[in-house]
Amino acid sequence: MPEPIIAFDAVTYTYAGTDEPALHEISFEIQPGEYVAILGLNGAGKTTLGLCVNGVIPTMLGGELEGTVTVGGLDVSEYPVREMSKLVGVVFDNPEFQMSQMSVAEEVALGLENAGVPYEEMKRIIPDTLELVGLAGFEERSPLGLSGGQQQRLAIAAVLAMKPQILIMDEPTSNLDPIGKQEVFDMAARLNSERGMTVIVIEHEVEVMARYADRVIVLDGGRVIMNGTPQEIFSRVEELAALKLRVPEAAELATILRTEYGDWDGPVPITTEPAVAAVNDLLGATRD
Ligand SMILES: Nc1ncnc2c1ncn2[C@@H]1O[C@H](COP(=O)(O)OP(=O)(O)OP(=O)(O)O)[C@@H](O)[C@H]1O
Repeated sequence: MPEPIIAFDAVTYTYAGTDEPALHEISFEIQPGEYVAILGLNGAGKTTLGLCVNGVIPTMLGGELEGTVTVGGLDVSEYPVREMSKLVGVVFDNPEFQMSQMSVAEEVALGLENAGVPYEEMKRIIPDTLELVGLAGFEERSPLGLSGGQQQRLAIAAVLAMKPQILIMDEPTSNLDPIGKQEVFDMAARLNSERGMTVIVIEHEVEVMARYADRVIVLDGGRVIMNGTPQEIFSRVEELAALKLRVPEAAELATILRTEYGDWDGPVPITTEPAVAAVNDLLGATRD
């Protein structure tokens, strides 16, 4: 087993000016190259957890952090966020572009300039990064003229230009139409499978997570209450429903069919293809 790229060890965090911790006794590890989905209701602590990984907590936000968060072997409380941003890129739901008169290339250049990357190197990194997110040739365009999905991919390019090993996406598609959502998730899956990037997605789109994630971590009230493969987690349909969390429709359908028609061999389907196969089996059994 390689060294984990992210390790939370008994982390309890309380925001400055509040009494109740937003995270309680959180421990888990993420291996390099894993694609991890974080699920939970509003206020469960998902964003707070993400901010611990890039060191904004505690370095910028203060508050009280107990336990340790180790990222790439570094204790996040001991390094400035600027340093951590070389390791961890974070993208939020609503990309905000710095200045309306800037071009796509200038948006990507901004972080590189701040990091003191030489101009000659920037000229190479910018087109490479735009290529990576499917925006090759968009250098001179205005970000404001792009579709929602393209804007979000540009925001991702801006963090990828720093060559982080970890990409955190906090509800990256909540403002996108279905095509934009698909573009962003396809791209994240490619970065993960082809480049071996560690991807953490905070997301309510359970169908997508059932398809792409290696692991699902469920937060409730600031605690990790489930941590397993999508198959393990999304099979727990009743428990997730009791927590008011969505489950993939395939798993929901399978649960209803099981109640109506009794059990079948094999695991609960969590994506469409195995659900269709299970329904076919049932229909076959009914016809016989
Ligand atoms: N800057 C802050 N100061 C004080 N409390 C905060 C701050 N940010 C979040 N909290 C509190 O911490 C808890 C966890 O919030 P967090 O935003 O991490 O949850 P979340 O799961 O990301 O929710 P959402 O899905 O709504 O984004 C909530 O009780 C929230 O009110």
